[in-house]
Amino acid sequence: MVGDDVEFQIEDGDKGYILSMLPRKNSLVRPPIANIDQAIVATAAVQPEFSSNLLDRQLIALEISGITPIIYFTKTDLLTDQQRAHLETIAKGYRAVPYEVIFPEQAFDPSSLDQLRQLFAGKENVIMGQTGAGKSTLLNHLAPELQLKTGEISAALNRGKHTTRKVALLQVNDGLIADTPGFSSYDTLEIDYRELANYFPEFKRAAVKCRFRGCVHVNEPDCEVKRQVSAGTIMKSRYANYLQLYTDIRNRKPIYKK
Ligand SMILES: Nc1nc2c(ncn2[C@@H]2O[C@H](COP(=O)(O)OP(=O)(O)OP(=O)(O)O)[C@@H](O)[C@H]2O)c(=O)[nH]1
Ligand SMILES: [Zn+2]
Repeated sequence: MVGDDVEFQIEDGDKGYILSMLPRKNSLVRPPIANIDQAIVATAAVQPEFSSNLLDRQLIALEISGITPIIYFTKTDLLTDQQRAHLETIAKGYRAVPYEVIFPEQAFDPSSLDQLRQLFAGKENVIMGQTGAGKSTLLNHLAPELQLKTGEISAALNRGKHTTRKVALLQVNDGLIADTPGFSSYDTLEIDYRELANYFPEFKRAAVKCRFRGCVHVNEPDCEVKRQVSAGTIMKSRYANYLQLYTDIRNRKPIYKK
């Protein structure tokens, strides 16, 4: 995988043999990459339309792998005032989780780009997100020398055209960053439904006050997570996405091994 560390014996110039692969710290399936510290989740505000479900699924996949997410909203320049106010409330909710959220006043304004540069210096980073979210465009603004190819959004489908076809690790300032192909759907998570809440940091924090140990925050009485959803300190959309994923994972057909 891109990002793997190996023992390599040089024979001739840059040619040689891979002798062994060193153990992986972590890896992701989508995008396929290993040994990552941090992920920039490129999240389109519009075109394609913002999906809290897709964002939460990506965040859970990162939490499972122990990778720190940074949520970066793209295309904020295309928002109406009303849409902007709505998404800024959402951004505030994610900051309370807490996640690092960058919501540019103007697309690619210097302060948002600087904030991102500072966050990823000295680390191995990946940029991930839906096709057409603007991953390559953002990287081109961070490091214009990259000159990555970007694609128009298809007007009929209102989504990108998979301009980036493979994962590539690039040197940007003091950090490494992988540009990755976008996706149009996201797989089911390979975890037990009873563990799901552990990958919602704000649920995990609240859970110590639930009456029952092992509370999954669905039907139990005296559940602190449900209390905080009612009080508005946990986002309703996160809880709704949790319930949907919980049901999906729970109802998934078990794989019988012979
Ligand atoms: N208005 C506006 N357009 C943007 C912004 N970011 C990207 N775009 C446009 O969105 C389209 C898709 O951008 P890309 O950078 O190719 O998207 P990608 O996420 O790399 O796409 P894939 O390679 O298919 O995964 C291009 O036409 C960009 O010019 C933005 O912040 N504002
Ligand atoms: Zn609970």
